[in-house]
Amino acid sequence: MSRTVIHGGLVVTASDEIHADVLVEGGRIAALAAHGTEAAAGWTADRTIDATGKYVIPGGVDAHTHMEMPFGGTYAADTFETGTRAAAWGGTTTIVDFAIQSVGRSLREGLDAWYAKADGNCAIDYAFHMILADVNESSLKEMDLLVAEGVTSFKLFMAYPGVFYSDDGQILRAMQRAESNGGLIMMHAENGIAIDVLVEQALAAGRTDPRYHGDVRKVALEAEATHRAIQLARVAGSPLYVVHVSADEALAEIAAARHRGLPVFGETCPQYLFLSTDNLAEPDFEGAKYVCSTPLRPKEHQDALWRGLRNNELQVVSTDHCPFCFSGQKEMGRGDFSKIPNGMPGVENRMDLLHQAVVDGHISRRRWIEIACASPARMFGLYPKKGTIAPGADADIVIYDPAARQTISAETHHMNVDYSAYEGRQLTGQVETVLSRGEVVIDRRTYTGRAGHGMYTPRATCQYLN
Ligand SMILES: NC(=O)NCCC(=O)O
Ligand SMILES: [Zn+2]
Ligand SMILES: [Zn+2]
Repeated sequence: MSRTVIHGGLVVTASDEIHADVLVEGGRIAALAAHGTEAAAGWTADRTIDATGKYVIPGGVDAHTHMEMPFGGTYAADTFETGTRAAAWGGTTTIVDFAIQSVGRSLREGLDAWYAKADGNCAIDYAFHMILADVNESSLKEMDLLVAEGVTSFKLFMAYPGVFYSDDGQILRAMQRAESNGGLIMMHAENGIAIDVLVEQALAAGRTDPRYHGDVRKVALEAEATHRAIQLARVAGSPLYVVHVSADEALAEIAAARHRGLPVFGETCPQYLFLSTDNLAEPDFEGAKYVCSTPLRPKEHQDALWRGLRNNELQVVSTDHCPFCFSGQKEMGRGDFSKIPNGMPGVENRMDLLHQAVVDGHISRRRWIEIACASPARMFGLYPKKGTIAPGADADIVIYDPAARQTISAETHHMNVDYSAYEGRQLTGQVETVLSRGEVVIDRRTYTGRAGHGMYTPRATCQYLN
């Protein structure tokens, strides 16, 4: 069994910061020992990685990605191969992607299609949530089988009528099923029926630019849907995880529910923390690059989201990585913002942007690791295999240089998309080396991984509930 020692670094987890050496045996972490101790001095290794002056952190867990997702009349531009390689470059070593049920088809068929897309192509480990697009008696029964198989979370949509939308009755039934089988309902909380009315009215009035995407998807309609989802979950007695929270009023609904002791959780994404409606309003159709749902909000919302992350009203930062090229894909919506495919790239940038948030004083170092690694792993039943550095955990480890300087650019990123939402942004901190189950996949900023190294990882149920 090969042995690697990572020495001299500061090991940062969600709970601790310790100057320790880390022994990796095979694909697992075997031991930690304080620098210079007899224990560490006695370790022999095939490979030694010098982490002096660096952080040694768990690999990131991105619990919300859409590789090669069919959406908006096209496909998300990153395949499992390109997207997971880009994730590795950015210090993420596990993704949880969304398998999709087609209307009229079974969950089984959708899930098998996603297993096939990912199999043999991933650079890092991966798991699946299931999108329920057709809640009926048979798909409800199938939910139990999926939970038993390790697909323990289900996304429902209150948005996108005619595509993924579920009505309140379907939502309630799915929540009741989750209450009995231990699954976690993830909710896209926007009132899609009302939004569609506003879209039609905006287009009829000649308001066709990308910025109107943000205009029609009103804060009140995110907050209303969030409130409704919480009440339905309360009636069903099920836990609820609200995805891509962007608005202060929606966050307030989650905070109020948690204050009442309800098992309600929230996720936000870097785009809501670092970008705003100013980006959506960029001229010459450039705003299309920032079209996603829920939409970007006015800057004022960012303060509330940071506060929510600090005080645990929000538990997770995922990317909702769903990239569409500007050329040929986003351009499908010139003259009609409703035809711009919804989604943004970001799987490569999340760990760095959140480290910048540490530098800027929004969150602590340990909270960085908690919201980006430990908490998503716990939320989706992957902890402590993923999300921490501890004996027995998978050796998914990032050597992070907190002093390196970088400028984000599409010229240098590894995502298969022709623009960066963060073009020109200067950051302090950069991923240096990445291990995935003990194998070095990024070696001092050279890719050494391979498609097919990444393994499918079945999941337990949400670990915040037991
Ligand atoms: N978020 C987004 O705009 N696209 C991906 C699908 C979703 O998460 O709703
Ligand atoms: Zn969504
Ligand atoms: Zn999404």
